[in-house]
Amino acid sequence: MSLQIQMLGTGSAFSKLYYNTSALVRTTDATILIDCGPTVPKSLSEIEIELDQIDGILISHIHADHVGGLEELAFRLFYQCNRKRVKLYVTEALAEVLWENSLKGGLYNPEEGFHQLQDYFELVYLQERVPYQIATDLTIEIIPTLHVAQKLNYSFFINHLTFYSADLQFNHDLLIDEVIRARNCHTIFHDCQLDGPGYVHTTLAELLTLPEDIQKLIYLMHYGDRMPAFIGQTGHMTFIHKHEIIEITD
Ligand SMILES: O=c1ccn([C@@H]2O[C@@H]3COP(=O)(O)O[C@H]3[C@H]2O)c(=O)[nH]1
Ligand SMILES: [Zn+2]
Ligand SMILES: [Zn+2]
Repeated sequence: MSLQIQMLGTGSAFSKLYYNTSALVRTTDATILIDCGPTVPKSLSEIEIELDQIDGILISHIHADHVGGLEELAFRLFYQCNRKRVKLYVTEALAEVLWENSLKGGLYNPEEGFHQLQDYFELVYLQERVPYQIATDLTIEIIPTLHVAQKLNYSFFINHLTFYSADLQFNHDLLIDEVIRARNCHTIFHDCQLDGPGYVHTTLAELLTLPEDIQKLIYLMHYGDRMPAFIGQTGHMTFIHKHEIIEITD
């Protein structure tokens, strides 16, 4: 199986330079969006991807830099793309908070018959820790991870061997025991806060405590605008950049 992961943005929530962290997973017969912050529609336009080319969406959590572009996407699919309802791959619990605590404010319109998330998206419920083949060459498994206490948050295994982190507090055991030892992943896309205490994110300093052979697998994303000052200081890890494409062959 082979696929491409193309970054639509690689910046932190407050980045003014690198767009919100988001990616397109592209296989022979599917184009899946991971997260949809406010900069995603512009980034898609820059690489000439139309919204109706997207077959499905995965959402990690409901912070605005990960879902703030969904309202535009929903309205444009409805009003400009023949009412296309794109598939939204979510847990039932995340679908509930995504609507009630985020999208309902803009999308609720009873006059037009829009009462719920299903009026805009085709909901495909996934269970945590169950791999789902969602296209010919694409299997997705979502796992719960810790970002902000008591806030739903999911990271993703893509075709079993690629780990794509949500915003994530550093979790040494997850990376060593599960991502590497148990699953033998060959590629890791990881949230990275460059300086200061991480609080709800993984810091570069924490990632630098990982063994070299694991660092070599890591692409750093969700970084701040001071990124250029850290070039050469990321050990064996690599900054990934907007619109960069990583070819994954399993
Ligand atoms: O408990 C909290 C909640 C939020 N924040 C900040 O707000 C940002 C929201 O988007 P983000 O999750 O990409 O990054 C978060 C942090 O920068 C924080 O420091 N502590
Ligand atoms: Zn974020
Ligand atoms: Zn977040």
